[in-house]
Amino acid sequence: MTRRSGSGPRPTKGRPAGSTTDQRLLDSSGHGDWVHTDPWRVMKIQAEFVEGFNDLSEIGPAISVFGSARTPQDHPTYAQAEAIGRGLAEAGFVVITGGGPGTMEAANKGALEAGGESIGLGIELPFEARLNDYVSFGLNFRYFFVRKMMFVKYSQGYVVMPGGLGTMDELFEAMTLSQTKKITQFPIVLMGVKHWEGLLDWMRETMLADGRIKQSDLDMITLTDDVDEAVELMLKARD
Ligand SMILES: C/C(=C\CNc1ncnc2c1ncn2[C@@H]1O[C@H](COP(=O)(O)O)[C@@H](O)[C@H]1O)CO
Repeated sequence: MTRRSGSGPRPTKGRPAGSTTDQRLLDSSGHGDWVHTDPWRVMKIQAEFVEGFNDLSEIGPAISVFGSARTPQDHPTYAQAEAIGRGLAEAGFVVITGGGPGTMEAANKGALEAGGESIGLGIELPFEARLNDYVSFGLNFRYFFVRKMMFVKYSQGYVVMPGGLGTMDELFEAMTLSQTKKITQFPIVLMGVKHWEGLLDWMRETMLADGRIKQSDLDMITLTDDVDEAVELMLKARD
C-alpha cells in the first residue's frame, strides 16, 4: 500500500473556520445551506463508509493500537508504544492507529520501521491535524462514528495504552460491543499497569460489586506492561 494522495488534512476551504463536519452534524443550530441539511449529509456519511470499506477490506489481520495524542516523544510510554508496533508487525499484524501524534505516532513508527503495514485512520479536527510521518497508508475521516466502526471492523483486537477521553471512548466502545456480543473473540490488552489499575480496581469494587457488570466483562481485558505478552495474546487469538 502507498500513502493515499488524499491523506493529510482535509482542505479547510469552504467550511466555517474552527468547525468540523462532525460538529455541524451534531449541532442542532445548523446552517440553513441545503448541502448542510441532514438528509444530504447522509450521502456524505454513506460515501465515507463506502470509501473506508473499499480501502480497508483487504488489509489482512490487524490490531489497533490506541493511546494519548499527547505522549511526548521522550516519554517511556512512547518507547513502549513503538515496541508494541514493532512486535505486532514482526508477528505479521497490520498496525492501525488514529494516525495522530503521541502514542499513535509511536506505534506507527515501530510498525513501519519493522517493515510492516502501518495504517492511520485520521479524523478531521477543528485545528490543524495531519497524519503522522510513519503512516504507510492513511485515510482521513470527517465523522468520528464512521472512523470508529473501521477500527472495530478491520482489527482482530485492541491494544490500549495510557490515554485520555479519546482513548477511553475507544476502549469502552469495544468492551460494550463485546459484552453485547456484537463482536466476538476480540482480545483487549491494556498496556500500562500504573495507568489502568485504578480504573480496573474501581470497576471491580464498584461496578462489579454493585452488579452493574459481570466478571466475564472484566475477563475480556488483560492488563500488562509486557509487550511480548500482548503480542502473544493477539497471536493466540488469531490462531
Ligand atoms: C491533541 C492533538 C492532536 C489530536 N489528533 C488526533 N488525531 C487522530 N486521532 C486522535 C487525535 N486525538 C485523539 N484521537 C483519537 O483518540 C485517541 C486519543 O485520545 P486521547 O484523548 O489523547 O486519549 C486516539 O487513540 C485516537 O484514535 C495535538 O497534539
